[in-house]
Amino acid sequence: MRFAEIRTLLGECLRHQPGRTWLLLVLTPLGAITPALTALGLQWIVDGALTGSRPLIVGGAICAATAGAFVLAGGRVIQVQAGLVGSEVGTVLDKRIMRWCATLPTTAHLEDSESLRRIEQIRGLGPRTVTTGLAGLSVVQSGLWLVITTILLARVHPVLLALPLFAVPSILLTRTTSRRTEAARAETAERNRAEQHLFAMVTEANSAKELRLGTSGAHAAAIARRLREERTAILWRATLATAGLTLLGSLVFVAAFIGALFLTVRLALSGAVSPGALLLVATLGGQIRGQLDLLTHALTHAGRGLTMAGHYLWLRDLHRAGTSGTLSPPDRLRDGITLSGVDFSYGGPPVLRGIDLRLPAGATVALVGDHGSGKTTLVKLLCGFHRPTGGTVTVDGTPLTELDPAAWRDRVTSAFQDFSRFPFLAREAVGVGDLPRMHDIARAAGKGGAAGVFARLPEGEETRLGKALGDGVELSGGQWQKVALSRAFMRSAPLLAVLDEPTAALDAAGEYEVYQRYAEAAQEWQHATGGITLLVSHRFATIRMADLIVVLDGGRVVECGTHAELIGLAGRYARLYDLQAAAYR
Ligand SMILES: Nc1ncnc2c1ncn2[C@@H]1O[C@H](COP(=O)(O)OP(=O)(O)OP(=O)(O)O)[C@@H](O)[C@H]1O
Repeated sequence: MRFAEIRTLLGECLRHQPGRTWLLLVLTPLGAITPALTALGLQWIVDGALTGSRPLIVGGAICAATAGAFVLAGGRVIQVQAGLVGSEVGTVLDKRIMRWCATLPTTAHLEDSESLRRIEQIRGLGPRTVTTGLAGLSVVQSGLWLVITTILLARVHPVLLALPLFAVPSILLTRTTSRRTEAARAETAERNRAEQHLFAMVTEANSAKELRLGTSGAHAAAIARRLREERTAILWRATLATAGLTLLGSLVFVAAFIGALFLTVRLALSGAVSPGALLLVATLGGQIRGQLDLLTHALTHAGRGLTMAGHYLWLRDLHRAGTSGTLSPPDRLRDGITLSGVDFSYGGPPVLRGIDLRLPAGATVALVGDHGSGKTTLVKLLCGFHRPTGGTVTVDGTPLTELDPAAWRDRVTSAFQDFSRFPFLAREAVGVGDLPRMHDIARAAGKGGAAGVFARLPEGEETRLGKALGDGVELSGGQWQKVALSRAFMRSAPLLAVLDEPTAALDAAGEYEVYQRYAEAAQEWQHATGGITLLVSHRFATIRMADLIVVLDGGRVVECGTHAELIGLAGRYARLYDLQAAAYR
């Protein structure tokens, strides 16, 4: 039993929709009485008619009518109220899921397929989580109905007590099929996500050029087709297995029902029971099949809802665990950031191995290395997006894991090579770099180059960018990059400023300008906070300006020093530098 999930869902419903939830808690069990009331009513009417007893006829009619009225009105009320509770409470859950996903201190959950699978199963599905979870009430209803039915049947003959027992195989098999269906869904989730991604790729403007000029469109379509075929085959196999098991369970019960009717007919013929009892057994027995369908359906639904609630709790726990650090970062760096024996892997082979490095307060540090040598990964660890799998990162001696992640992120500014193209108003696309200082974007836009972009927009900084949230103005790659760089200038007193190849889309003059501005900003940060500026670049004209150059190879630090020291070493850095210098000669 998933008590934690049930408690969470019920608790949220009672907290946010108490009236409706209590109504459901009362009405749903009442629904369990109605089928039995109908059967009992019919028995009394028949027996009353045969014996000429008016009270029996009237009592039976009242029972049947009351049950009918409840089925007509109560069922509808339950359905509507459950929908409303699902929608209201589900919206609350959705907001939390979005907030937790956006504020999780690390981004590891977005780069791990198991976590992505879980998130996909609840993303935007809060209402469905609640309504399917509420199907648990229908399980209670059907269970109660089964108890009442058993008692009524036992009154006809004790042997009939066993009739509902023949439903047990069906229920057990349904649980198996429910698990089988869930497993098939889980198995296909990854393929589904990949297919959606390919679909988005083919239909989005960004990738349209490459898709049309090359053969990647056909390739993407072929992969999507293969994924769809594999997904369909897995789901089809699960559906067939489910149908077969369900049929088997039903056959067991149908055989028992025929036996029960045969027994009751014999009892009625011998006068041991009234003819109305035959109607009662026929009605209740006939309903057992339908009620079992409802029960199995409710079990499947509730199981799915509770699985989704389980994912919700997993995300909540992940969020809670991630926010364990509580210390505030220092106002000013005195010593710097130190990495001791840092290892990291994304789940596969190690990507960083035994990194020992000291980034002194106030320094401009350049990370150099071949593609895939681990530069961006190291940056992600310093930003706190991932945690090392071994070793520690300390900030002025305090482990990064002990700092409040949100407070640390507030003191980090970054511009990445894969920067985001936020489809907001132009001023917002810069201002979100530091929301509380949204009013003060002019300085950042000036430094990052966005001011020049804004000047050419039809409505200046009030222009909507991109097409995703409306009919905005599409920018060139370089213009988007200037907006991203300006966003990075929004923080006024960072302890760590990261520039991970953010100038790739700019021309040489543009890049020179940006680094000049960054150099000025780095000087300011150095004086104000002892902040460290970390550059990742392949351009040695930029790298050589750094106070400290760190050369990475295969996830290890192979050289470390100033430009002059590393050239003097005549090692890897010197070779790379010569290669690039020769290309410019
Ligand atoms: N999300 C991820 N999941 C698994 N492996 C990853 C992930 N991101 C990077 N890697 C792997 O980690 C290694 C280091 O990648 P990283 O992006 O840190 O290199 P880099 O030095 O910044 O490269 P580049 O100069 O091309 O940007 C690569 O082998 C890459 O395949």
